[in-house]
Amino acid sequence: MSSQFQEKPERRWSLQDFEIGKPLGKGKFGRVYVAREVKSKYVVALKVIFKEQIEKYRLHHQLRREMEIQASLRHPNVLRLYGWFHDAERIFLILEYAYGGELYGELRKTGHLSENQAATYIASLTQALAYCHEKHVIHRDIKPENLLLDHEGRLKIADFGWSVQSSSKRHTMCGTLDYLAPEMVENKAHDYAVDNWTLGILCYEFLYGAPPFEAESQRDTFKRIMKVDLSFPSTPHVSAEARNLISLLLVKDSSKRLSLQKIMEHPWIIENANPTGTCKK
Ligand SMILES: Nc1ncnc2c1ncn2[C@@H]1O[C@H](COP(=O)(O)OP(=O)(O)OP(=O)(O)O)[C@@H](O)[C@H]1O
Repeated sequence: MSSQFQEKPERRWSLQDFEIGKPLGKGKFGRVYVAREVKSKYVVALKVIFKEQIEKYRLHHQLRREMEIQASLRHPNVLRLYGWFHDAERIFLILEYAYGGELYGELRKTGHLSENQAATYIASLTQALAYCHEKHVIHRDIKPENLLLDHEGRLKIADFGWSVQSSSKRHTMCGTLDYLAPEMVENKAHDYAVDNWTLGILCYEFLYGAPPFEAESQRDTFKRIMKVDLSFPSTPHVSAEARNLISLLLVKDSSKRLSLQKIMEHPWIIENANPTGTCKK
């Protein structure tokens, strides 16, 4: 039995190569199942997308882009896309299996994470984003639902639906409001620094259990983002170092946000993040 998925670029996969197991979840465009490649016995997640849905919403270009970007990335904190194949009705994505499921589930279960857990996830995300940025990929849709955990609790960025591969500034309005940087809310040109802002939002949400600019309406969230209306509740208790890192990331002027390298050098990360990236509760 091989411990690695047998990748052959010339290989054409088909449904016969896999034994399908239990469903893992349901997305907007299809379902995800745990599956095992027959020859190697390697366990993967098989994402099934109905062509009809993709055609209805004219998303084939976006899906193709998502698949090509994700397949080209190799990082321990980026979910691997090993390959894809299709039949008459469906497209199948062969994905790395994230046994631990969504980080979102973890957050909702416990309310908020410990400083060690939060710092470990932020460090993993920072390293994955540094790698993506080097490859000219801006994710733009990083939120807890798009973060999965493997069997050792290692964070994996999934879902490159809104990512963009470009070294130039971008103008599209996209993403979820709570995680959006001011320059994106305003629909201004934006660059890699949008992901640094999102790291600040996530760090806050990991530690306090809710994103910092949450409001009753989208309009109010919008206003709070634009004002950088940031406050730190007295409970749960969060260390001054963690609050300092959040304040250095949630900065309106994107050029003044802490760089990814400086995040890794921040005392809170140095003191709290597990260098192996694994996280057991
Ligand atoms: N590689 C994976 N390993 C383990 N579980 C997965 C994996 N991919 C997806 N899942 C689970 O299946 C669920 C559905 O995934 P899917 O990506 O289709 O949904 P989604 O995140 O809502 O995406 P979309 O918005 O593109 O429909 C996820 O919420 C997750 O719990």
